[in-house]
Amino acid sequence: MTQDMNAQKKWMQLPRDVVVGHGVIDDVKNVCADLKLADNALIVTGKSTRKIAGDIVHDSLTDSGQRVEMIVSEAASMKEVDRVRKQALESGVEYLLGVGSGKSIDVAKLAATEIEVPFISVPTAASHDGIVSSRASIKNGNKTASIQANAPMAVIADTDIIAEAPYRLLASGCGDIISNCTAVLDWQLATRLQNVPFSEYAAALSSMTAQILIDSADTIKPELESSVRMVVKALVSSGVAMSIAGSSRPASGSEHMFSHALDKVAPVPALHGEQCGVGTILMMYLHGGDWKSIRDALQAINAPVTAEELGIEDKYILEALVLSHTIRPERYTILGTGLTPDAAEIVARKTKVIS
Ligand SMILES: NC(=O)C1=CN([C@@H]2O[C@H](COP(=O)(O)OP(=O)(O)OC[C@H]3O[C@@H](n4cnc5c(N)ncnc54)[C@H](OP(=O)(O)O)[C@@H]3O)[C@@H](O)[C@H]2O)C=CC1
Ligand SMILES: O=C(CO)COP(=O)(O)O
Ligand SMILES: [Zn+2]
Repeated sequence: MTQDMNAQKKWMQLPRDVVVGHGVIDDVKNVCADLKLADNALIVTGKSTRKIAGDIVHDSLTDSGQRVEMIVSEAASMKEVDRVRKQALESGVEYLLGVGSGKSIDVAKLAATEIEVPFISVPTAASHDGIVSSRASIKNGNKTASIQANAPMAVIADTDIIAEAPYRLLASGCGDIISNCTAVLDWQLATRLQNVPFSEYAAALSSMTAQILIDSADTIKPELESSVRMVVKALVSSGVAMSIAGSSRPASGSEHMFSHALDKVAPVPALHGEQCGVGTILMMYLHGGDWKSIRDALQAINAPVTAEELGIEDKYILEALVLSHTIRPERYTILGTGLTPDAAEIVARKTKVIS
């Protein structure tokens, strides 16, 4: 048996149809026709997003002659995944749609993977790259796990709907993209120190995507469909980078570990991408890189750059920093064996995350 890396099997799962633009919610039925998904759908949607998009997709598919059921899910939990899976099996559904925010998409994505049916992602906000990726973040008890699932067969992102979503969600999506900068540095470091598998293509795509967004930061504005289009395309690119890598390495490093740590310690965490953005400032400082330009880009976008703007007390930022390296011990990053409390305070103060 050869040890040649090129001889190893690589299986990349990517969405087949990605439709982005004004009013494309009306194309859901056309995408289903393209994918030969002709009947028996189950829509997973959220409490607010049902009115914004869930009902539209329901009525449009029903009008085209399909049987369609809808389930409103309020949490991305294993209990909800089980509830959706049970209803899908009882009704013998042919495919699932996640119509809404990150929570609804993750629940539908994992339930579809478990019952081995196709899944279509219809995001109402561009808040993170989970709208495209093959990962689902699901709570089990008080632990959240990032679980490998099937990538969506299609992503349908209506820029009109997403532009109407609270701007905070779009700015959060930008933080998730900008975090690719430190994720790739961490990946390169781990490759040098621990010879972990590395993909030049995935890393280049991920870094380039973040850089394009940083260079265009001052064009990202509320209620502009052109801004939404740019962010959605970047989230798609990040998702593709993860698919090429076969892991979240190109888009998740030490800054994500910091965000996951904040989710554990902060009484009221901020949005995923908001926390990752602040994490990128901190981790870029640790890498000895240009953390100021990361901060400037986030500020231009109007994304949080301080503990206060995240709505999280300084003490939880410091606690999360010290805890971050324990989040995913198998993933080597700049955090190494961890920060001491005094080192954590220095990095947080020098980067002005705390004052
Ligand atoms: N799979 C992955 O790789 C990743 C998954 N995640 C997970 O995703 C979740 C976070 O997702 P995120 O989208 O940031 O936040 P949420 O899913 O928590 O959604 C935030 C809120 O925004 C609302 N909303 C969404 N779209 C609109 C709109 N167009 N107009 C008005 N309100 C809207 C939602 O309504 P409603 O109540 O209807 O949903 C919800 O109340 C977490 O569970 C996190 O763990 C995070 C990163 C990566
Ligand atoms: O959020 C992600 C990438 O942006 C997914 O990363 P995780 O593997 O840390 O859940
Ligand atoms: Zn992320």
